[in-house]
Amino acid sequence: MFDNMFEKYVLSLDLSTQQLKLIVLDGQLKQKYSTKVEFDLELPEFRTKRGVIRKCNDVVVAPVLMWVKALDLALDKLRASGCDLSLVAGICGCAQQHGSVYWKNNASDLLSNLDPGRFLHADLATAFSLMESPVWMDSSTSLYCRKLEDSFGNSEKLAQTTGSRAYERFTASQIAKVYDTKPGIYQITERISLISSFLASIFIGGYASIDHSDGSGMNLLDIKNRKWCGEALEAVAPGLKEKLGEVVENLTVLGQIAPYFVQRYGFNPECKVVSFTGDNPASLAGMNLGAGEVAISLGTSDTVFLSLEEGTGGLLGHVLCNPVDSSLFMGLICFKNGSLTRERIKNLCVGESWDKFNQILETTDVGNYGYIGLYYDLTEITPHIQGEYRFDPDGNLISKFPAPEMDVRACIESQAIRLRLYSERLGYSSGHSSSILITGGASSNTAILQIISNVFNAPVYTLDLPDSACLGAGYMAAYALRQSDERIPFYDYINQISGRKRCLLCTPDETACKVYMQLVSKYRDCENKAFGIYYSRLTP
Ligand SMILES: Nc1ncnc2c1ncn2[C@@H]1O[C@H](COP(=O)(O)OP(=O)(O)O)[C@@H](O)[C@H]1O
Ligand SMILES: O=C(CO)[C@@H](O)[C@H](O)COP(=O)(O)O
Repeated sequence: MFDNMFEKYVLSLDLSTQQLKLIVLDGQLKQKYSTKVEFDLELPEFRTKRGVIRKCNDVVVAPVLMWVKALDLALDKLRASGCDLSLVAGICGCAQQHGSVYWKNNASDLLSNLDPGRFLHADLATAFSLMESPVWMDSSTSLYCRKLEDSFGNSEKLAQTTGSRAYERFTASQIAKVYDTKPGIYQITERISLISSFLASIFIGGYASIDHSDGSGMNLLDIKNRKWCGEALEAVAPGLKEKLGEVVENLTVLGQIAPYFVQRYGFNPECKVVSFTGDNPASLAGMNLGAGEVAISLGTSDTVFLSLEEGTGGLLGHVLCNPVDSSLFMGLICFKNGSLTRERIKNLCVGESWDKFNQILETTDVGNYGYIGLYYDLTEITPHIQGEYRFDPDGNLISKFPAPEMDVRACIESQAIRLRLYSERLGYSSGHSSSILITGGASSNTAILQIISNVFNAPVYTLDLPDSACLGAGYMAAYALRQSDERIPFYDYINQISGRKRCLLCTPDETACKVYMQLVSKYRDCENKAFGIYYSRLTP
């Protein structure tokens, strides 16, 4: 047991798409403090919309200095809330996956000489060779995906090695695009971080290594030997290995916190920084998924993930290195059109109120009279198409539904069915032991969760604490700093200390389940039709 943990805290961070969240957990891993910085509202000078800047041709970026400034703000808020940061024994964090940060030559000197009399954003204003980082919502790199797959012979071989076929949002193709279109930037870049390791770098005052789990979401890491794949590195850009640095095992203590934080915020100089990771791996760490269970994150992205015994990448979804057990893997599939699409349909049909949105869900018929709607505001990851597609009960494409509010139910039902369809392809099977652990901003909406429960024919639970990603990062810090000698498994250790509880939110309605059983195959047909329509419109 981490016996002196009971006087000490851990600090965890989640740098997600729309905000930076910080929580402080006590020795029993109970939340003592929390704060957050919402990028659009609190840092309007960066002019982001939901934390990103969308440009033409599927380019989506985020200002790296916005993230730095958010950290300045969040730490000041945390200190102002009365948190004694000298009690923080360890720090771990997570961040939106796949995005990349480009440190300019000699930025390591800036990192190691941060001035406690100045804001981080002032000290690091000239640290970056690329001021707008590509993020996971970008899908402008299809050309580089094809090149990467061709270098392996085909997409299957790339998937078998790196856990995924080439994906537009994955870091390999993003770096390849920078090297190809901005060679001067690549030339003056001495380090390339993921967003998670970029955040860790600031806390250690030097370049932090990329961890195995977030690193396996890049198309660059061999997920079996957990080393950079030379073939992939060479296919992307010259000298890339030097710019990435070595990878590090998850749950590794990277070092002590930089003096900047001791002098400016009163952190304990003995405070340890533990390797950061991706938000979805951290979420998995935050939830102790049992056999037959699947986690769903309803955040900016809708993401399904589960723990896997075997790790063989395929053409659908992703296999990542497991963040808390190096003998296991993690299956994941992500949908870009999640919360922001739900918000758009809400605003279009009922305005700002989620209550009105939910009222429609609760007063309209299960199955929407057989009408199906597919809403791909952004070019979707799977399937790789964009646009809106509505189908009547006979599967014919129509331009609108008989009643506009039918879009509300159609959006939620199609998103829920998509989650189930693809979860099953990841290895989930709905049966008597199946259940869903839900997280993410939309997990507070029980009207949406009831539809998910009915589509999956499974109960929906949540953790007794919000923000599973932030929570998981805190658990990772506590585990990495445990004083116990025995190799106690991660979840046993966490359960021992925290006595975590789950809250049952919804149970499936038998009648509704039967309706959705009929709709799953119909949804699949409509998705295939939408795919055909999209590409027929592309060809002259
Ligand atoms: N009551 C609600 N019903 C549905 N969605 C909600 C509700 N409250 C918040 N959300 C959604 O949660 C999203 C933010 O989720 P969150 O997981 O915090 O985002 P991220 O981690 O991707 O930055 C918002 O875009 C919002 O649409
Ligand atoms: O691309 C993925 C996972 O592959 C996304 O899940 C990002 O990691 C963003 O996460 P959220 O901001 O939606 O939590």
